[in-house]
Amino acid sequence: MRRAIISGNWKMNKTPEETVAYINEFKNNVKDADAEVILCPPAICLTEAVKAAEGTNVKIAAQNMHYKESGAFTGELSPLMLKSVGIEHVVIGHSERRQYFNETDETVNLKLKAAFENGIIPILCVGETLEERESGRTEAVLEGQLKEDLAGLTSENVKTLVVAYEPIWAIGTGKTASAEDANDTIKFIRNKVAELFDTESAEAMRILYGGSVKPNTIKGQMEMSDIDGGLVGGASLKVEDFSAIVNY
Ligand SMILES: O=C[C@H](O)COP(=O)(O)O
Repeated sequence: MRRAIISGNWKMNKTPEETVAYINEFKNNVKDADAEVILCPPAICLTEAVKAAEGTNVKIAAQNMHYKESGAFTGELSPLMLKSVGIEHVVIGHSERRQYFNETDETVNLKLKAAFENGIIPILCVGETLEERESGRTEAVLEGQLKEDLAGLTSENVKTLVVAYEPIWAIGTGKTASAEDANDTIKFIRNKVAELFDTESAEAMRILYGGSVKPNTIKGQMEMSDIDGGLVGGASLKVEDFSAIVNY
């Protein structure tokens, strides 16, 4: 039985002060949640966030990291740096990073390997654009991403990996894939990973849905057989909304 994960990705929102105020209220609302609860604040808030969440069931994740341990990479953070402040999860390959910051399947693959080498659990984002969907290429696009992103990982890696299926056309648009459609695509992802690795690992891997998840959509999504949780953007910015999602 896979344990659900509800993760909030704040993207480029909230200061360290706002982060601490949020966590101080949020931690009490979600203390009895069945799901694993993860918050992904901006990098500058991570240290304060880890401190504010200490001793609670709220885990703090980074939104990105570099694949090298150190070096001349201005503006970047390394896996070692994240580890040193108590980070256990990192989002890798979010579509906004692929679209605006030249993230490629090759760099995603290097980052996944670096995360596992450093004992950080990656949350790998995959998904298709509207144009790819409308031209019937969703499965081909996902298959290509999975093959390249997961190349060289081990079955043990895959068991702990978290994948977030985020159709790009559903991110921040208020359009969600229907729960049934998202579930079918997530099943496709699981089957593909079983082909690339093995069934046992694919069955253990958690696959989340992301794209305009709201308090009124989460229940239907979580009733699906293969949706193991949500990666929530906009609706994770308000304590009340995200608490309702976590406590679906
Ligand atoms: O990482 C989160 C996703 O991009 C979803 O964002 P959204 O819930 O605002 O659509």
